[in-house]
Amino acid sequence: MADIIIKNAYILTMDPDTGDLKNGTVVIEDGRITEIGEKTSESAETVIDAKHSVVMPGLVNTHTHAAMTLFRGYADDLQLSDWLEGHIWPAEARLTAQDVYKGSLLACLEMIRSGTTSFADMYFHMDETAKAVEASGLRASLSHGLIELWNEEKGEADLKEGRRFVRAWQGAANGRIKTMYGPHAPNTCSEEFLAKVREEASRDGAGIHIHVLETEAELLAMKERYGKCSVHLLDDIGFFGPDVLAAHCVWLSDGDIEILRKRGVNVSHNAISNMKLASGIAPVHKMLEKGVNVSLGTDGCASNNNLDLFEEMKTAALLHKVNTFSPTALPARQVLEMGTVNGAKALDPETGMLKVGKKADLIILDMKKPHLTPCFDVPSHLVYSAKGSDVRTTIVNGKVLMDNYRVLVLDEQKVMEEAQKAAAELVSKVNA
Ligand SMILES: C[C@H]1O[C@@H](n2cnc3c(N)ncnc32)[C@H](O)[C@@H]1O
Ligand SMILES: [Zn+2]
Repeated sequence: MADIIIKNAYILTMDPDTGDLKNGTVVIEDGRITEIGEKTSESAETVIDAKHSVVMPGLVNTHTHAAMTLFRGYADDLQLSDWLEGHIWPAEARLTAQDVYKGSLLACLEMIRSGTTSFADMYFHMDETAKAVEASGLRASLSHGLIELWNEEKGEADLKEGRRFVRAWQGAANGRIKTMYGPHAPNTCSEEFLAKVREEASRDGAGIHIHVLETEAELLAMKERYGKCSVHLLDDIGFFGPDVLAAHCVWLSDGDIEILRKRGVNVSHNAISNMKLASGIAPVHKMLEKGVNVSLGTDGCASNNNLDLFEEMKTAALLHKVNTFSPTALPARQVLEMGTVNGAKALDPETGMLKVGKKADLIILDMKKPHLTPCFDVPSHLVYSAKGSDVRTTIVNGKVLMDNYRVLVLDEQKVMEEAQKAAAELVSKVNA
């Protein structure tokens, strides 16, 4: 007997071998997809009738700072350096472990509600984010943020904590948690420190999550300090590989794109954050054309200000159309690939596609809504018309986290109240 059967659904598999099924059935057993087809002879404990619904792989958020939900709307409309150094970092200096737990739990709740099934995070007090992931049932690749700032002592302490975290949580929560090293950026960590992090990550078999060329200020600072940009510096110290996740990558030259392609680096594109902080426009169409693996991230809630990847998909599509003056750039299916398959390639290739043998991370969207009527083309609706709030069911690793808009794994009211209280206390401490 199977665990879950989803029937009568439009199945957007994202599997190029099979294509979509207009009216099909998905069978889930022991956390994996065991059957996809028109019908099944199996029976299951849970049978979900997905009439008027779309089943698709859960969305993958490849760059966020989950606990920053506490700073949602806290310091808007500021220059990035002023925003980060003048507002966010002073507030983060007051963050307690409990705050991070409450903020991360709120993020998990928001992700479950908006159809994100896994995410990559770089932050502090990461044991707490890991506990929130464990409790919420989501999948995540987590890293402790290392901000050395040319201070050897701080670098040592950060690296020690990063290493402890990597080893403590690798493979935890039934394999739903992976760990990475999280050096913040090439303009906040020294060359020697970055090289040391690379070495540690290779030794531990852990990936690396880093911000790269988010701003022109970073590009100029790197040229001044090293006579070359971040991508060339990182390449020269042997930093890059397919286990590296590089967030933003806005200020790239064509040569940089070639390096990222050659090294198999995974890029996380954060369209909304880059637009809100006016960081610039990442050359996503060029990267995709050249074969770089580009996925989508929201960044933290202080620069977005939510975790809805459906918004991110639409924004990315629109941004690159207007940027290239070409409405054919980033068509809907390609954007869906970025939100699912490409993100999965960066975090866990056994997810991101509805295919027999893959882990069962999937979502069901309710298509019987005014803004989704009529429906000529499902991918078009998912990118241009749907919202995270159209997700009615979220399943991760074969477990139902939200069933028909009801979140089963968290006490929603309590999560919101606790986060609200923690945020208010934090801001009053910062202002005192
Ligand atoms: C892990 C660290 O990264 C910071 N952080 C959050 N958003 C951004 C961004 N867009 N660019 C650089 N750093 C950021 C967090 O505030 C934390 O200090
Ligand atoms: Zn970030």
